Amino acid sequence: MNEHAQPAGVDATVFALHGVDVRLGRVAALQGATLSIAAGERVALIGANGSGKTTLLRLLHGLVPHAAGSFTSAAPRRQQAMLFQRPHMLRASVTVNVALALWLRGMRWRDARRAAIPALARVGLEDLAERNARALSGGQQQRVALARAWALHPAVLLLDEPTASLDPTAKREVETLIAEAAAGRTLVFASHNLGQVKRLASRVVYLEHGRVLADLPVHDFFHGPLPEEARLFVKGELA
Ligand SMILES: Nc1ncnc2c1ncn2[C@@H]1O[C@H](COP(=O)(O)OP(=O)(O)OP(=O)(O)O)[C@@H](O)[C@H]1O
Repeated sequence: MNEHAQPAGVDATVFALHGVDVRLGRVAALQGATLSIAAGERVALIGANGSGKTTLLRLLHGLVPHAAGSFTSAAPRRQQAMLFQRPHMLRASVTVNVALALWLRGMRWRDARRAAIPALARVGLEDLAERNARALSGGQQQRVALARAWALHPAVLLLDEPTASLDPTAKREVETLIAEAAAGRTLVFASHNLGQVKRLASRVVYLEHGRVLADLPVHDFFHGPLPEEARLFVKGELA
């Protein structure tokens, strides 16, 4: 049993949303969103630009409040790691960038630096440990971000289009690392890449104008009947 597994009979729900609205200024970024995510699921969020994917991830991470409905999380932010399309790197060495995340969670600096090394090795970056993180390529920076997430041993990984700005080779490499990092964890990720969704997800949530229009196991989403809007979206993305 992994460190986050639930004993039998215990409710393994990590996130539960019921009728949730999120407003960003005048925009209804999420409207009446209802879904629940169980421990160990790999959920892909898909939908057109502006459909609410990032907002949903930010809600799960505790970065935006909800204006209506109910939202409960069994994984506080310190049990989560979130990755963005373009990772934030400090003007410091790769090791320091990873160690800082651990130090911010309360680890002593010397221990944090030590713990950064195996995390960098997991993403194949041990040779670049002393390089300035800002001088790395996009794919390398995303690997540093994954090492940073890995080092935190999060129960939940939240990824916002983590490979969107990468070339095809880096995309596949980072995707492989994501699959490894997600093992035994709960994964929620936004993606415009339907191939990636098929490879990584166990379930697909389709959003349109802040509403959940489809929420299906990955096989059913790609092979079963869909609401018309979702069907047209998938057809358009694959065209
Ligand atoms: N800071 C903000 N202030 C006001 N409105 C915002 C803000 N951020 C996002 N929005 C709006 O909220 C809605 C949902 O945006 P969100 O970023 O969640 O969509 P998304 O599905 O992640 O889009 P994309 O695929 O382009 O990343 C959009 O209409 C967007 O314009």
